[in-house]
Amino acid sequence: MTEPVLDIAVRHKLGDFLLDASFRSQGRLTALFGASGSGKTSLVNVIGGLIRPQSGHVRVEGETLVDTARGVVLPPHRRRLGYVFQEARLFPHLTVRQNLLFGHWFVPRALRKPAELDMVLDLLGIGHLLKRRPGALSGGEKQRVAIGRALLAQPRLLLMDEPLAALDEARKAEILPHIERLRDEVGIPIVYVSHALTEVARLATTVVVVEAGRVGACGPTAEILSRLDLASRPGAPEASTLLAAEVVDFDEAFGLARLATPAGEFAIARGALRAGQRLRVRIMASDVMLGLAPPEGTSALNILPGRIAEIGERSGEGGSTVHLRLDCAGEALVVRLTAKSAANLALAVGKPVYAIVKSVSVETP
Ligand SMILES: Nc1ncnc2c1ncn2[C@@H]1O[C@H](COP(=O)(O)OP(=O)(O)OP(=O)(O)O)[C@@H](O)[C@H]1O
Repeated sequence: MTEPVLDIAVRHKLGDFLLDASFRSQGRLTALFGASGSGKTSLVNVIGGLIRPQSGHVRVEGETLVDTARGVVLPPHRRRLGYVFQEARLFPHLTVRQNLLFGHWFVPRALRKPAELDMVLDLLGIGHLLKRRPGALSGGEKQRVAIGRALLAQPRLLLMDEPLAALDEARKAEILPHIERLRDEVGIPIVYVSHALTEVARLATTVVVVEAGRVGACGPTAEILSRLDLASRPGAPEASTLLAAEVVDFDEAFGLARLATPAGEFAIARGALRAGQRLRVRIMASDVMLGLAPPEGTSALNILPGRIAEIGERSGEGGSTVHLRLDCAGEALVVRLTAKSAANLALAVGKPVYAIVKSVSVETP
């Protein structure tokens, strides 16, 4: 059996706060998701070595960084970890090239790979910035240089703590494809802290939900986002369906792309998509309507036949809402309705229904 990418079980008291977290992740990008103060940064600090846990272990791809039972606690500089924080923290007096190579100097000479710099420049699209100093870079460019610097230290794991939180939407959009390439093309696993669900939905392969110092749930992203039992818990992600999609064609006249997904086809109003492109789409549970028959004479373009697979507990104020999971062509689609609507339609497990999704509600995170 292959070792998990991350194997963590730690207990540590910080004042009144108890971090008591354990999870294993097989993911290339493991997102730590949770409310402010839930313990995400504390967990990153335990992995990074800034917090020495009172008990527990931290293993990365089978390598032990911490095992208190065996008296093993590697100091931070021996852990070979790369860090990217909310602010880029570049050296202002050094050029981009010097900032990038700063990390490289700490790699033992025998392990340095000469082609690494070219790979990093290409991956992050920063080759044209080498001579500039950080003062002449945009926030997004600074952050890409910070990622490059961390990568050039050839870490065994990259820790990214809210790396996009300080950027505006345009800069975030510019940097996200680079993080996707990093996830898919470089063999370095990533721990990514975020409380932004769109980032998690787009980037994560595994999600760890952190709740008051504990791990509330851990699993593949689509599974965690669609779990009905999590949907009503405070601090847990709002229920949504995440689907792998491929663009079939693009209707120029109406600016509509047709997407094939395992749950069925969707038309979405999104420019700049080209046939063959692969992407993730997300549909919030509250953006889906249900009908007992295929509706006629509506504006909705996306109507998917399915069956009720699971009905969750009632939640919301006074138990006014209910989450349901449909089976659409073998794929799960989560829906949030008022309890009254569910009762009016006499919804029960196994009942055939039609899910209606407005094109403008299909998100491409
Ligand atoms: N040194 C400390 N002494 C006492 N309490 C601490 C200490 N460090 C952190 N805490 C508490 O531990 C809890 C978790 O903090 P942490 O920064 O890990 O949360 P977080 O999920 O990263 O939050 P945010 O998203 O706001 O950054 C908080 O309640 C915080 O006040």
